Amino acid sequence: MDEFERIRRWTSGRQSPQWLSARGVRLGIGDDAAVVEPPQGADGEPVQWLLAVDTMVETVHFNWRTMSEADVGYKALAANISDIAAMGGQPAHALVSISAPAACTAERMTSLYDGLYACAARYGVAIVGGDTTSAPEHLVISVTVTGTVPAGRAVPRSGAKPGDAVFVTGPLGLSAAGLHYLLAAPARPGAAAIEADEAGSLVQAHRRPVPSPEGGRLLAERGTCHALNDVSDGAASEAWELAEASGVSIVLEEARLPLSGSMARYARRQGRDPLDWVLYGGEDYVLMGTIAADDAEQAGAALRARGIPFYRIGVVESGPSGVWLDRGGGRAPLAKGGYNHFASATGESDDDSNDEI
Ligand SMILES: Nc1ncnc2c1ncn2[C@@H]1O[C@H](COP(=O)(O)OP(=O)(O)O)[C@@H](O)[C@H]1O
Ligand SMILES: Cc1ncc(C[n+]2csc(CCOP(=O)(O)OP(=O)(O)O)c2C)c(N)n1
Ligand SMILES: [Mg+2]
Ligand SMILES: [Mg+2]
Ligand SMILES: [Mg+2]
Repeated sequence: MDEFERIRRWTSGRQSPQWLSARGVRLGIGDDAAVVEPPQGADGEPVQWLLAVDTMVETVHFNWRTMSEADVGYKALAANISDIAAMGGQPAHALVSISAPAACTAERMTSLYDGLYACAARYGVAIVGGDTTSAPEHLVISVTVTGTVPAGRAVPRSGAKPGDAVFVTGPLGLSAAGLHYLLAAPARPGAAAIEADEAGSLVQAHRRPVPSPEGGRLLAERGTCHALNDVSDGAASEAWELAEASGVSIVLEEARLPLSGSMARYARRQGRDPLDWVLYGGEDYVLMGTIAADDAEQAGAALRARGIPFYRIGVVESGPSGVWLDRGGGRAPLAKGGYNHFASATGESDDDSNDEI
């Protein structure tokens, strides 16, 4: 099956012309570029575009033991939707770039598209194009998303104010625990099958994250949510990003960090401190942000009313950019940590100011 037959097989008939048209798509998959109408806000309010891209690489973000093809498709789009959520926006369109080695047959990639379109349907995203190439060894999928936000309402990382409450919209560390389980477990045929035992919810969190664009929009609408980020690299890393972008100190209270019972039990059975996965695990795709303290309770109630968790986990203080962990008996600096693609690139200096030209 050649390149063009594959693209047709993966994409044709997945989203109806009416459904696409309702999302402003005038010309979708099949031409040199997609044609979409600039979005209109409710009551003609002006809106702005949000644009983001995220890539997943076989062996770095997944392998065929940790994820099925459909999981890879689902998660690649979900991670992008999470970035739109982290700006307070509504996801709209996606472009999908696939570089596939020969082992990824047309049939296996059809399953990947099943996952992609399942995520697209769940969050109302129109898939309007992409690119397909062969690859020597490993699968790479890169998804570009657009989203919209009422003009001037996007919530940046840089707006945290002293006195704000710090919150997250879901428990942390489940995905990392699920990944640990999957990497530790012996290879099983059909990695898509979700284990029936307690690890099932952890595995599910790893394979099928639940981004929260609705939560992001509810927070952005309030006008009191000053800074927002999504947790891809780990809670500590995201808290550091907020603190540095905003020029503030963030104090996280250990006792308030949301632990899931099954995650904590699994961690302890493995002889690990669940806090490590909570702070440094990553791929949680919940939102972390700061909000005016006097609106935190009401905002939490508004999110919970829509089935979205909301936990206050700390406070913003003035002072040097940094993150502290309060363990009850006083606070200690929290190491930056978390997932970093080039963290092990030793022997290199980021400071190239002395390089000769
Ligand atoms: N190769 C690149 N070229 C330009 N901008 C990039 C590149 N890689 C990352 N960025 C930008 O750097 C910022 C941080 O990226 P990243 O940490 O991957 O964000 P996130 O964790 O939200 O996906 C984002 O604004 C992203 O668009
Ligand atoms: C096989 C495998 N090993 C390790 C991981 C862990 N992991 C890979 S990437 C990542 C962080 C998130 O990915 P990134 O590309 O940094 O997303 P972004 O911050 O750009 O949203 C984590 C925790 C994994 N998911 N699968
Ligand atoms: Mg990124
Ligand atoms: Mg992000
Ligand atoms: Mg990252």
